[in-house]
Parts: sequence; structure tokens; C-alpha cells
Amino acid sequence: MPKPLRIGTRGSDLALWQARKVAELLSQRAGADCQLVIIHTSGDRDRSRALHEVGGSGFFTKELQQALLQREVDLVVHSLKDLPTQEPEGLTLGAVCVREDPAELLLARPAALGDGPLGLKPNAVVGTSSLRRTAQLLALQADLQVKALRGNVPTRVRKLREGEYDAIVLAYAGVHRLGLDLSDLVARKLPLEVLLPAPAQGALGVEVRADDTATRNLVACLHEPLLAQEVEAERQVLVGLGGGCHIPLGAYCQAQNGSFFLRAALGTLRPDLSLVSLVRSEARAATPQEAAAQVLQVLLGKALS
Ligand SMILES: NCc1[nH]cc(CCC(=O)O)c1CC(=O)O
Repeated sequence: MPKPLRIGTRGSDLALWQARKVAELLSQRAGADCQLVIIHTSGDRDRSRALHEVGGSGFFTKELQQALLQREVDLVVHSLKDLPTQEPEGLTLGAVCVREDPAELLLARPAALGDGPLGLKPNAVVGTSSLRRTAQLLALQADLQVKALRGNVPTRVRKLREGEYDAIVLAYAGVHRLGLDLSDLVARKLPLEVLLPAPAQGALGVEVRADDTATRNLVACLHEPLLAQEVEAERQVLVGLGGGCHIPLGAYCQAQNGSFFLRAALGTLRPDLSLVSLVRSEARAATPQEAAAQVLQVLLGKALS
């Protein structure tokens, strides 16, 4: 009997769902026998501060990468949007796969509904700790009161129910994957014109050791080349802006008839999180790199001028 493949994952419900999905696909497609290994990350320990305050990238991924480098596990599964664009020496992205609808979900308490552009009442208190969400929400409705919100997906929903917020915004992917019962709340998927997701939102990244040819070959059956190119365009915009989850950048790319249609929105916020500006850009190009370069030209040009 070959030894089971050890899959490193965070212990949150969503991370476990995603790791089990990868295990299931590896079993179906490659007959692999997998075992999940739960690894605690700094993101799991520090639940109070906003991610941009903690600084540094890899808040949810560094410990997973260390375990992989130290050969405690054979592969790790990430929400690709949490994975820094710069791969550490010795590691490589073996597969990009399983993208859920990348849209954002607005969850509101019924009492918070109103005539505003988001369907909320004036001055509604909206929970998010994401600068990207903050900038785009304020561009749409300037009187919103954005209030910090952290924690795993079920925790965030609980905090909304407890009345600390009128509404919260989170990735549709996470809520959908967990199959949460939201019947007492108003759930509205936000159109991409309203709120662009984080680069790679909804997609999974499977990281392996660069020198582990056996595992690299095995996880190749998960890889979705077209999705990888779409995500590449989104992540290249982030790279061009200096990288990191503290940049208020939304980006989403769709392959359409052999070309890549990339949309992005870059916010500038004051330290008190009020909005200075939101710049949008979109491009259609033959390659993900070209699409990213065109979008960057506009974002950087406008930001610098
Ligand atoms: N930043 C945390 C995080 N990382 C991945 C997801 C959800 C799954 C995904 O977007 O890929 C979430 C929760 C959220 O943003 O609401």
C-alpha cells in the first residue's frame, strides 16, 4: 500500500471543505488516497485586527507553506486569493482549479433595507475589513458606515445576526460552499459592475514542492489551464501594483472566444478609510499578460496623475 497523500489545510470550515474537495478529485481522477493535516495559521490566531493592519502578506498561508517545505505534508490547498503572488523558493503552484462564482454577497438584516444604491437605508452600517470592499462600497454609497469585521465565514454571519451591523459583504463562494442557512437574512449577489472580487477569488490553489515530481504529476489532473490564465491576469495586476491584500484592488478576468476580458477597480483611501478615489479600467487582449499590462497602464497613470 502506498502511503496516503498528506494534504495540509487550515482548520476553518471553509478550508476543510476546500481540502476535502481536492481530496475527492484526486481520488476520482488519480485513485489517490488522501489524508488531511490541519495546520494553524497566524490568520486563525489573530482574529481581531484587520488584515491590512497586521501587515505582511501570507497571513493565512505562511504556516502551510512552512509545513510543506519541512515535508510535514505533500501538498497544501489555499483559497488562491489569500496566497501571495510571490512563491517562496522551493514551492510551486501545482494546480489552479475549482472556481466558484467569484461574486460578492451582500447579506443584510431585513430592517436595514432601503432605497440606496445597494438596496440599503442611508447611513447603513456595513461590516467588512477589506479595503477593496470598502473603497468600492463607498464609491457607490458615500454615506455608508464601514465597520471592521473579521473572523471565519460563520462567525461573520453570526455577528450580523447579533445586530452589530446592518449588512455585511463576503465572498459568495465561501457562503455557498458551507451551505449556510440564511433564510432570516436578505442575501443579494452583487453584480460585477458594483463590486469586483479580489484577484483569484473563488478559485483554489494547490501548492507543492518544486522538487517533488511525483506529487506535481499527480496534482496536474486538477489543473484547469484556462482558469489559470484568467487568474494569472488578475494576479498580474496585483503584482504590477506591488502586491498584497492591503491594496484596495478588485480584478476579474474572463476568457471569451480566445481573448481575455479583464476588469479592475483600484481605490485610494485615507487613513480614516474615507474614499479619495476609485479608478476603473478594463481591457480585452490576446493574452493574460497583455490584458494585465493594459489595465495597469490606466490604473497607474490615473493614480500617479
Ligand atoms: N479573506 C478570507 C477568505 N478567503 C477566501 C474566502 C472565501 C473563498 C474565496 O473567495 O475564494 C474568504 C472569505 C471572504 O472573503 O468572504
